[in-house]
Amino acid sequence: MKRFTDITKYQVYFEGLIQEERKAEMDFHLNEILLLTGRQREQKGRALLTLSGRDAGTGIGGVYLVKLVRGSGLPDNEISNGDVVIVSKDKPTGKEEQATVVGKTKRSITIAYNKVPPYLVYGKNLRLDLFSNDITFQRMIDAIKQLNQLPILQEYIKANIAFNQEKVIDPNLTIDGAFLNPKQMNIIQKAFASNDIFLIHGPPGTGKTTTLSYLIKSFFESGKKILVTAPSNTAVDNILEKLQALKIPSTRIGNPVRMDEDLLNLSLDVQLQDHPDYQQANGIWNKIQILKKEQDDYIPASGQNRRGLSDQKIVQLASAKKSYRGIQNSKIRKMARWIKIQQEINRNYEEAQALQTQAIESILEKSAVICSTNSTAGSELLKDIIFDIVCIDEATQSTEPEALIPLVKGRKWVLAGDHQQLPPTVKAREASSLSISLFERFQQELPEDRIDILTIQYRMHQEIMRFSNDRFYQNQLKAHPSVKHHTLLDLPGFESFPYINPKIEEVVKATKPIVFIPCTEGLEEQLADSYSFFNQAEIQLTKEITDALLSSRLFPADIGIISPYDQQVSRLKSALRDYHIEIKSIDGFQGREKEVIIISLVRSNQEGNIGFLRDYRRLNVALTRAKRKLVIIGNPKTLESDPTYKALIENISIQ
Ligand SMILES: Nc1ncnc2c1ncn2[C@@H]1O[C@H](COP(=O)(O)OP(=O)(O)OP(=O)(O)O)[C@@H](O)[C@H]1O
Repeated sequence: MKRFTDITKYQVYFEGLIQEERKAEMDFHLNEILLLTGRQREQKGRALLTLSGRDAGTGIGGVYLVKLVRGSGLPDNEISNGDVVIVSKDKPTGKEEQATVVGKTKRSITIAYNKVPPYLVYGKNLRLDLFSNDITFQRMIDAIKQLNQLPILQEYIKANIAFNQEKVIDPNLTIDGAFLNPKQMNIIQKAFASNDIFLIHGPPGTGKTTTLSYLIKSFFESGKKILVTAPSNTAVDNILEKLQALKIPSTRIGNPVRMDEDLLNLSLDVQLQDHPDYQQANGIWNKIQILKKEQDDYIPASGQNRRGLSDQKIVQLASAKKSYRGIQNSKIRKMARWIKIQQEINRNYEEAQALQTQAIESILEKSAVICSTNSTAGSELLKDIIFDIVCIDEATQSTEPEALIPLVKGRKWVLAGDHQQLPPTVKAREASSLSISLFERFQQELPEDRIDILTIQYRMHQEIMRFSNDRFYQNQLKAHPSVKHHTLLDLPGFESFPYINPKIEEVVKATKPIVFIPCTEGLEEQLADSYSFFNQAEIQLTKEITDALLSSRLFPADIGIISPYDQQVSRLKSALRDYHIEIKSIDGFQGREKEVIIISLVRSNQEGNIGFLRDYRRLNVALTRAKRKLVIIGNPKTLESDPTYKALIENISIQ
């Protein structure tokens, strides 16, 4: 980890890494554009097809605006304001002029060009491609700059721990913690008492998110304003669900399309619908639509029509019933009427905008707790809000500059995470040091009184936890008595039925909480246009084990199937199409749990090449999702070339 004594050097260093990552992101999109069809990329939310473009005038700073419309409406997509996009007629080459998204509606997207736009953008049947999710990069750079106003945070980044002071636990602090264990209570007390930073290290299933939510409750009850963030929408929803259960009034900001449906009532968008100012603004928007229709009966005062005449002059000529430079008076009058309506539209537009802003501000001002992803914390909506406390969950999955986006908005900070689980995703090889999170920097540099670890886990049978505990947590983890020996047999209705294949029957038998199933007959395969792998024999085996588990009366919702490879995940999904079982990548399963987890490891080759399975943090996440039974499928001959996998397989077979 690189250390800094000068914050300017820190800023320059991270800005450089962000630029590398930005470049890699563009390469990623270009690669995907080459690999996938337009339709496939549209399904991923990174392209929009069959658009028609038209001139939308100029915008702030003289940029050229183009509005791209699809009458039938745009599909769900991940393109947002501030993103860099390219427009093409067929498949883009990457050499197209880049534009920035400045506005989006259900049917249109408006983009801004710095130069005169290429002529083709005014045509039909256009394709728009996301080229870089630039907004997050810009927010990171802004956050790094804002560090200048936060001397305390600077000192911590420099590991200048002169700020270390004895903390006094508030004797009046009451925590509604009948549910919590003493360690969780103690962590809440310490984090509450901290003047600046506190880190909660939460190994799998130890109640990191639970503890954080009770801490937020204590802050809320003491009248503080709190920003709660996490790197992904799923992780934000995860903590929001807990805050809701604790009846802490919270507002979720972000795109409702990416939120959990059950939590939508907490979103800013839904809360706005009930706000009187917003309703009034909606009435005005409707009026604007009517005015626009009325305008269609007259002649637009466009550059070509007005021939250099000002609005004022056109109105004057109209009332004086005069023609001018060959423009007949009837035409001048129609333009004057058009201008009058336009002026009314503008007045209404401003009024509606002001009411809408007022409504948003009043909701955000009243909300004690605001939740968003790290990136959205940098949005305009929160521009003028300073929070007493910023809490980041899953902080070890955020790059350092990404974590700074929410942190610079607060004056006291709590970060929860586990550096032994998945690190932040970094695309550029040159920016690989971004994969060390700010949590890790603080964990290494801060005095001990700023960090504590949760050690009792409430998820796994003790045998499921054993390997991870030994490898990654120095055997500090303890299984709570309520889960230590729990098995499938304790689940109501479960009965391990005889199964046609005795080997599979042995697997399903509830007595063994963790089993490794060798699958040597299958070979890993790869499609020509993909970097991902799949293994047909493992898919077959997974299906058979799932059938056996279901015939033992386990519910589909109790089973999770995970694999490190996207190709395997999508093939498993189609092989088990009607099973209603959650099938995800390991990365997609971080933070989740199921009674039974089946892992398909896929790799099977003569060379003993295990690719990115070698990232043991990914293995750790995979191994720690199951509560009562973990089934691992893999080719031991390939896997055992790696000492950690070898130890894992041996460890399971002696249990
Ligand atoms: N003190 C407690 N008593 C009983 N159950 C608890 C306690 N604390 C947490 N739990 C339960 O343990 C499970 C895991 O909790 P939580 O999701 O907060 O853990 P986590 O550390 O965030 O997990 P992950 O490894 O997925 O990040 C949940 O079902 C939660 O209700």
